[in-house]
Amino acid sequence: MFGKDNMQALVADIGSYSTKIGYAGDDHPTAVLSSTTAVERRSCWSSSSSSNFVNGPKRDFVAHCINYKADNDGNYTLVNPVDPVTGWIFSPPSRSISGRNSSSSSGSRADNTIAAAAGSSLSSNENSSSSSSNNNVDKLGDEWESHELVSRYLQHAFQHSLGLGRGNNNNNNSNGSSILNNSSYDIVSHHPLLLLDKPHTPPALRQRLLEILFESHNLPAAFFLRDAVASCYAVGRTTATVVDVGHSSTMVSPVYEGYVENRGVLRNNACGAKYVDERILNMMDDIVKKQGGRRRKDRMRRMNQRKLEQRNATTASANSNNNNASGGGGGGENTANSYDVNNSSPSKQQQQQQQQQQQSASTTLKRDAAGHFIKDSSTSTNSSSQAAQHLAPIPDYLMPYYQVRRMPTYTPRTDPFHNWARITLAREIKEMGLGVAVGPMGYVSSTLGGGAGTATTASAGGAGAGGGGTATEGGATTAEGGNNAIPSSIINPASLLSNNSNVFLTSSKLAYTLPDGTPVEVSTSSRCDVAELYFGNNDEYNNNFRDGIFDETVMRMEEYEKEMEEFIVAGGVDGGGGGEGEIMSSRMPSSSSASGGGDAGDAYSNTSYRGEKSNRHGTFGSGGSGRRTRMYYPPSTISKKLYAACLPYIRTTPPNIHNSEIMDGSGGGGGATDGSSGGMASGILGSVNENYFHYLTSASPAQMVCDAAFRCDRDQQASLLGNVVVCGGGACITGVAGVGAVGAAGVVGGGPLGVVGGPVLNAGGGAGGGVVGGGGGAVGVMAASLLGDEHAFPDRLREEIEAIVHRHTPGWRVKVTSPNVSERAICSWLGGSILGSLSTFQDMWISRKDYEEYGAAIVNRKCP
Ligand SMILES: Nc1ncnc2c1ncn2[C@@H]1O[C@H](COP(=O)(O)OP(=O)(O)OP(=O)(O)O)[C@@H](O)[C@H]1O
Repeated sequence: MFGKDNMQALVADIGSYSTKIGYAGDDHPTAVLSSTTAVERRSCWSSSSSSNFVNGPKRDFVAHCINYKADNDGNYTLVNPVDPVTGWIFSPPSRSISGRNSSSSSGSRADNTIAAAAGSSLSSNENSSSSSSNNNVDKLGDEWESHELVSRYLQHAFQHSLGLGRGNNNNNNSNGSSILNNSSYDIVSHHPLLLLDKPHTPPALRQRLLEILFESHNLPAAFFLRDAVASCYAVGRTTATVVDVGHSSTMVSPVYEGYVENRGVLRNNACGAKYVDERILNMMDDIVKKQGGRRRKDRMRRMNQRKLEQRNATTASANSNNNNASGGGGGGENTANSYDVNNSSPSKQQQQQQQQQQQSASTTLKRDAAGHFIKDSSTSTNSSSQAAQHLAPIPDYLMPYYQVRRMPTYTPRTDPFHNWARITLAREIKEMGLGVAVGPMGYVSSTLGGGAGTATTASAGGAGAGGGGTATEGGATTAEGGNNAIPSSIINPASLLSNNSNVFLTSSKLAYTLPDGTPVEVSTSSRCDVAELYFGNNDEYNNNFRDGIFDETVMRMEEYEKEMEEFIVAGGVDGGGGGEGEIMSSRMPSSSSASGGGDAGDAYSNTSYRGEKSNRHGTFGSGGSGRRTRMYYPPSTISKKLYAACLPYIRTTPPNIHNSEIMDGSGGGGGATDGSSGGMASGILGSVNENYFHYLTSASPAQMVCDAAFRCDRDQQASLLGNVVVCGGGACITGVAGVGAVGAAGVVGGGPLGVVGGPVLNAGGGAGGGVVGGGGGAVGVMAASLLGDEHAFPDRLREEIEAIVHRHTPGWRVKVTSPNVSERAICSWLGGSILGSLSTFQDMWISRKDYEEYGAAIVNRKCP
């Protein structure tokens, strides 16, 4: 069943959110690790260092999740091996162009500060440097260059998650040496590795990754598989348009007969699940704010009340003892009599107070018309201990800010832990299935934006564009306002007519309780607003949001490019005609020679990073004019050169400008989608235009699918649109059954579960029938809200794609498939698992012998 010599392959999928790893042939990865982890900051490093880590990673995960604020926690910084802008397993160079100084400052760095920390429980073994040297001066920034991070993640997974190599590794790490270089680390010789990578990963980067696998992990064989192809395999196809809704982006890749069509690959950084997290947080914040939260003075009053309660209870028990004593052996009745007889006024008062306190303590909070919390004794509970718990003060140090800072201003707490707590809460809400909902085409924004008759189309079967939502800042902002919040200026009479019958606006609100006990009620429309990030084709808010993120992404790419320009200038001066200059010229401007068209069609097929790596710790350019003697080749410089080598792959020739105006004339036609035809030297200084980053887009996923298919050949388009595969964790959000379901429930009048359970979209009968259509309707609405419909996402996507495609070619068949929710997030891993378990896999992989014979460039030939 397994490969050569019964070697069971390992399959690894490194994502920006999680790393999945396991054995080929299994139906689930053995381990799913968080890709974000914390590393200890090396404060003693000199400021001249160029490592990303020294200055704190600028493009880390949390900064992208929390309002783009830098996030660090004293000695620790969060890192991620996947660059969120490009999606590559790679970190672009640091903004500080000081690589040339690295070697001189390196000696002062203390190795004992390298220890990795926290996150995915990196062991002490992993804290070691990857260098084989046992002193602490030559590790430098190696450890936290992003590709080294990959190495560490893999090592951690091999060793701790898969349990490989245990018992054989007697490296106590006390001297900082690495197990990566320990030849007795026995996992490596037994398991080939199948690594999943993104369809737009440039060849230069793949070469570097392959080099890491063989050099650092001593693997017997390796294979790179595009994750889109793997997703196709997972659903039993070789041709499909794969929509991968990931954490940092949505990628659409057309796969035709097992090969990715590069020209159709699209990436939208705005449609990542992390932005859903943000939206959920915004929604919750707004709701809590609108509800008024619990004011600090309320809490103080409750605390005082509790103190009074305790004091009174103590006094009451003392009195009771006295009464018992005075009653002698008269029993309970006598006691009561004596109490009455004595009629002691303090005791009576006590009793009344006690009753009052009990009553007040057992009250629960309700909101008044203005949304503020009020006490309502009608819903009292009997348990005073429960009430006491309810009134317990909230620990300020643990809760996200909206749970602790209940001031009207709601000053956000920015410390990392709170940020993290907030993200975690949002993610829980999202992944629970009840937090975010995908509505059908009849979706109506909670703000009832001026979409053209969206509510009407809902009941009519979704013929129109979905989503009214010209929502103001955050569809959720005015989410709870319901009909009252609609500005009269944007009311569309058509939608207003059907408001009363639209499930999104009229269904019951779902009650949540935040960790501190604050009740929050979220309407269906607010929940759906959140998911409209993926679908809001025609509404201004979502379009603007996606455009904003697109601009930001382009801006970041330009920043990268600027860094590269500076580096090239600096490197040219520095390198002169010497060693570094030679290496640079072989990596960067030489790409223009691609016009010659090597047999692999790859500008970098003749440039292996093996040679470079072997030079890193050696002396080169030891003499001669213009040469510098360097004992160490700074990793940051390698990072920059690698990035420079990758740049052509993210560029394209604008269709309306002649090549020679931008390129140096060496570039091939305008395609340049694989980067092989782009000139580097002059291209890097070229002006930016909308086609500059050919795979980046701000379109919605449905539009991306159409664009991707239409970028391919005409005879491919039908099969690409007829086979759309949805995968990725972001696509796991569940939906509510739509208007049709509610209508049906209303009609059936009592059979709620069966009707509502299925994805009854556009089933008609929505208008009037459902929402409050008798008891059955009401139950139906409630059940619809509570039951997650796991096919809502692919169904909604199909509706959206059809709405676009049928505008031009009515009747064109669009089919969207997706694995079950339990397999959707690991879909690409599953495909890798299937391929890795085939007996033919051994003919595909790159063996160590191949690598040694042909160099790392072989990856671009053997792994298309
Ligand atoms: N059941 C679920 N419901 C909603 N969201 C989910 C669910 N399960 C996972 N997610 C979300 O999916 C995202 C992770 O998806 P996935 O594992 O595909 O990302 P990734 O592959 O690591 O990222 P990328 O593809 O961007 O590199 C996370 O934001 C997670 O919260």
